Amino acid sequence: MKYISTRGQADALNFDEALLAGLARDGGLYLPEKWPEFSAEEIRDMAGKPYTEIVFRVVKPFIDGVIPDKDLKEIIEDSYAGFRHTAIAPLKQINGRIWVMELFHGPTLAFKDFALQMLGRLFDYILKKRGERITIVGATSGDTGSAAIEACRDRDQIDIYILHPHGRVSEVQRRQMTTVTSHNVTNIALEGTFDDCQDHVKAMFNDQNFRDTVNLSAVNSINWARIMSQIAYYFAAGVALGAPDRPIGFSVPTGNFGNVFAAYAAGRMGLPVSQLVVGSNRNDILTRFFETGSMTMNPVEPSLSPSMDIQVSSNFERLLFDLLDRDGSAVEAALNAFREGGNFDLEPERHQRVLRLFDAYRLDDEQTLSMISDYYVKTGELFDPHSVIAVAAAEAKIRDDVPAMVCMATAHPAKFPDAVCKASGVTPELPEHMADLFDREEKYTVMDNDLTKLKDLVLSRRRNS
Ligand SMILES: Cc1ncc(COP(=O)(O)O)c(C=O)c1O
Ligand SMILES: N[C@@H](CCOP(=O)(O)O)C(=O)O
Repeated sequence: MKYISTRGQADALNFDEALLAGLARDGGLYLPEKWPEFSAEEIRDMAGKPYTEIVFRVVKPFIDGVIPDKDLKEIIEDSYAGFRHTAIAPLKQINGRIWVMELFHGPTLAFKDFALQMLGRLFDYILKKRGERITIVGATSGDTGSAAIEACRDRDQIDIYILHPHGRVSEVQRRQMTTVTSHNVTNIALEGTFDDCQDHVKAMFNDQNFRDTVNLSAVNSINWARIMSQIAYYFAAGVALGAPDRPIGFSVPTGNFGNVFAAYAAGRMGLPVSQLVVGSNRNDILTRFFETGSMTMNPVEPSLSPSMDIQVSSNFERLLFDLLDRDGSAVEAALNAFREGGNFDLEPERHQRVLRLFDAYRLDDEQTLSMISDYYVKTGELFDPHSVIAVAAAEAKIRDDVPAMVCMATAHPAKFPDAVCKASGVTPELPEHMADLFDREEKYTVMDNDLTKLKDLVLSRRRNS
């Protein structure tokens, strides 16, 4: 299996090379050159298997022998051993055709753990084999940061820098990152938005000299291995609800488009995915895109679902690559138009094509609070402000011919206690391993929104290490 760039100009890489490269050298994102496909029989045979076995079957074709099966199985078992629920990703029916898949039972209470627990171990395995070290600079709107730190802390081959937008993540999210004092972890609160953080990360990758000097790698979902690991839970949900003999829809609270892209990938691999609902908050660029075919940038506004306060969704590029018939120069032209003029339009025929699968829905803060409250009263389920957007979007948009829709519950309500308490009157408790989070000492650097200063910091730490 080779990985190719969405911009069409970078060399095709093997799995281990794509894992370490993160962003392609032409600024694009890696994708498998061909989607591996499972037959109906192979999908049927996943039903009833342990979660880790489903992960193994889903990721094996992507890894394509780079890691021997025995070692890969060990990596997978180890990655999910610390999850607090025996099912790892439990499914709950909340009404006739709607289910919720809880993706927040990992160590940092968000769906990011599914991919990052694997990613940390994959880095470790490949780096030891190659005798290399890497520097990771990651951007977070709240959840990737702690999951990446948890996965990479104390690893000898990795130095990790995490940028979060200063004052724009919840206090629990910030403390989950800034109370980790491992020698290889640096937290930076940037005076800017998540989009600024993500732009700086991409700019560091696009500075070939800097990238090579520090041996830069990525924990964000620009890294293909992140998406690969997330595809597994869509298969797990699908087969639990009757796939391949019954079509399935998914409703996904969306920011950087990585999670919903993993659902799309599952569809390309043979899972009968018949509808994908993209949920957004008031930062609704994606919802507006699906409604109109036009992607138009607005300023980012803080919301009650801060992890989705994003306007430039990096993984949208992967979908665009398929929509533009895998033409790298067309992708580049569209994205340049968007970055330079704040807008690009999809041709009507392609827009209609995308609407065969995708729908989108937005909730503002007031609706988010009222939905958390409604579901709590009606069902006893306490949703966080991101997950509730998926559930409300599913209820609003499920098509008549979709027999089962699974909403991705992406974070534990205790990560957002203020919003959840305001909506429901209940303050959700942090699990035991985080009970003293507010007593732990924090360590982070507040920094201007300045790429040069950031690069200097990374370079100076490297020289001092
Ligand atoms: C809790 C939560 N829900 C939803 C999202 C959006 O997911 P994605 O960026 O994969 O679209 C994020 C951030 O990624 C998140 O942290
Ligand atoms: N919502 C994310 C933003 C980064 O997304 P990623 O999936 O590309 O890592 C976060 O919580 O940090």
